[in-house]
Amino acid sequence: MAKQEQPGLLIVEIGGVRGVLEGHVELLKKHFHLITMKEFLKKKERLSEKIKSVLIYECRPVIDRELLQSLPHLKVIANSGVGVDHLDLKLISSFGVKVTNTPHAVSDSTADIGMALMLASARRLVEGNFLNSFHFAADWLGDEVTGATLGIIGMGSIGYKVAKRAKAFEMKILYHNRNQRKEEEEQAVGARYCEKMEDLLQQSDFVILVVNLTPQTHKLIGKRELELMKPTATLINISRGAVVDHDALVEALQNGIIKAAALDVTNPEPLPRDHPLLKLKNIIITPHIGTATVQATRMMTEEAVANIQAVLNGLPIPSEKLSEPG
Ligand SMILES: O=C(O)C(=O)CO
Repeated sequence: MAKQEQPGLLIVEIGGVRGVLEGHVELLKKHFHLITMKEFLKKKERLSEKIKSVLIYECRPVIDRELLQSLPHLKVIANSGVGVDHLDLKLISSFGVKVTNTPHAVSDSTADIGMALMLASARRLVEGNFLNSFHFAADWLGDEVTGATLGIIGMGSIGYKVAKRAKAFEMKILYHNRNQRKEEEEQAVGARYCEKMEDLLQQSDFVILVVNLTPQTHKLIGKRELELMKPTATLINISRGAVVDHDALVEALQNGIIKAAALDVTNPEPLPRDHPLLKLKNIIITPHIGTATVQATRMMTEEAVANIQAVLNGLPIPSEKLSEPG
């Protein structure tokens, strides 16, 4: 197929294609004529007819009515990443446009970050980094992850991968899902279902958040929930910052309501420099790097391409995100 005839793919990414990882541009160019947001805005009249798909590349842009109205032939918005909380699914579907994401590509790398945060926090790795001298164990006591109880809130594909890793650490695994009990996963990793999230919070040494951000999970963890946790427990968040009430978390960490927190996500990202969370010692905050591996980013691009091609060719879509009814 001549390049000019390839469907136009609008790349929405901070920095245009320069921000897309090296090697991925070539992969995308094999299938699509790439158009950056900057180019699009300059030659909107001419380009808008050509664009059939949009690829959102590791950023949180607003896809609004105006953009949707300017793309009459748009068929699909492919999100590279699993969370689509930055997209208005109802608005997009009202334009007859499909939304896809990449749940398979991200699950291992994000589960790894969850385990890394748990281990780093439990064994005080960040505090100890570069303190390359002999210290008495008594000054550096941490907690063992092995044998501890892990509470997973959100047993989706990432939550399950966390559970598999936790099993290898001989952890006791509890989980809570709002809608669905996962009996197969329970058996595979020996996890126990807590119908009430409160029970999980009260019993866990580590609580890890792996839910999607929705109106129901916004500030799911607030003052009350933190107060239910053990004073020796650690909260780990690899989902979205807004799932945790940050004011309540500051208070809980300052007053020994919980022992520590380890966050890969905050609200907003980044936090303002003077945010009280950044001043605490019993917290680790990483810059939303759940999917930042060579392998995951490559797979995200491949999964997004497969999704777009399925939509354009009228085939079953590997990972479609439907808007909730109502
Ligand atoms: O996959 C996602 O939703 C992410 O958070 C990517 O970092």
